[in-house]
Amino acid sequence: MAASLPEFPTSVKNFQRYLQIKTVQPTPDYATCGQFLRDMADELGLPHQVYEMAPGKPIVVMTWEGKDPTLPSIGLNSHTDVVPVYEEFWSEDPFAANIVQDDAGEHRIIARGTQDMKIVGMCYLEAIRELRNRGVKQLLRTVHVIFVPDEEIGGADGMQAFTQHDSFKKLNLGLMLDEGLATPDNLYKVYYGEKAPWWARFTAEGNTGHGSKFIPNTAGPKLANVINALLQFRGQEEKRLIAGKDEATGKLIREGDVTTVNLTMLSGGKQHNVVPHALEACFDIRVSPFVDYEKFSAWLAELAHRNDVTLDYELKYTKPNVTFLENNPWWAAMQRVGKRLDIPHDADILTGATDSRWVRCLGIPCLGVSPMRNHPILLHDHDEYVTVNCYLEGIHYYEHLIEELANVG
Ligand SMILES: CSCC[C@H](NC(C)=O)C(=O)O
Ligand SMILES: [Zn+2]
Ligand SMILES: [Zn+2]
Repeated sequence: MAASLPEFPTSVKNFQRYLQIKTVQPTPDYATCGQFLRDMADELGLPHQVYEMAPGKPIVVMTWEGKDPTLPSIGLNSHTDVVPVYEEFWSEDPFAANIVQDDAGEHRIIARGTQDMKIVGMCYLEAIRELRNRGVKQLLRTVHVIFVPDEEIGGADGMQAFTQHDSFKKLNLGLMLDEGLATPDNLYKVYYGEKAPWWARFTAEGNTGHGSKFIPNTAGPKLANVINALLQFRGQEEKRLIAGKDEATGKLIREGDVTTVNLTMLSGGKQHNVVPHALEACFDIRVSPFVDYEKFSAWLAELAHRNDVTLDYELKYTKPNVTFLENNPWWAAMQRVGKRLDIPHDADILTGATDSRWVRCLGIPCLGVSPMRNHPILLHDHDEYVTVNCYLEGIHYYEHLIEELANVG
């Protein structure tokens, strides 16, 4: 028989309520979500604004005005949408937010979006509640809690559009916090930059004919050359990462220093015995932010040209996407909080792309952190969960972090 569960605090119940709203792509229930967030803002006594860059896709901004509202503000960003599920592979209903005790006695909240990234949005709000409950009426800087739609599908109707809007400029952000990742280690990872997603499509064309003949100049060998070259480059990058050191310079190599390449789609052809007119290969390439984009782009173009293959991009991000940490007062404030709470902080580059890219390219510093240590990385995976203790620690963390950041003079 399952052990009976204890009574959890209201903050946990609020998190469960948020998880139960099916903001799942491709048809997220943004109406219910927007109402839930407006109700939370009212409960917390935070004035709020709702913006729509596209009909039915609310951006909710809650504001805690600072003592000096002329100073650049602190943005606490999270996205409200979540990715689809393979329900048959889940041990619990992914939208019930059930709490289940594991073998170690930890209570797991199991739901889509627990890690990515409803935990973060709810921790921001519950931390502000704690701060106010403990009598903190105002911090030095204004704090904006920002909830955006559609991050999981690229953010065109969410953060990307919002950053072009006057109401975003008026937020006057000096720093934006955004998502990071869980870590299996006993630390928090802070992401100060991201790799650039380049989604490349190579199309080879050639002669057609009977599948039993030696037909010259066909699409297959041309595309094979391109695939082989890219997979060879992939192998070299993987080797550099495994070695952990640059052979020539001796410099340490970490995840953010290498470019990943994956062949993600292959298509073409009509029938087994018809040599195809065209074949297509799609690659998801994540370019290290420390690579010379122009040089790398030229190499890809030359590879295509040399093999008589056309190259086009579904996505090619080339804007700046790094927040440098040297002499960075925000990073210093985060490290102080890490020390105070005895939670080591490790800076890294994120392999995936988040909404931070739309903000960093405006010159606004962004740091990504999701307060989940000693947890497997389960974003976009089956049985995504966080433990109740992890969530409560997250609230405590932001209680300290928001205060520290918003009081940076
Ligand atoms: C470029 S839109 C897709 C965004 C997605 N972000 C994450 C964090 O997984 C990705 O990197 O594939
Ligand atoms: Zn996310
Ligand atoms: Zn995601």
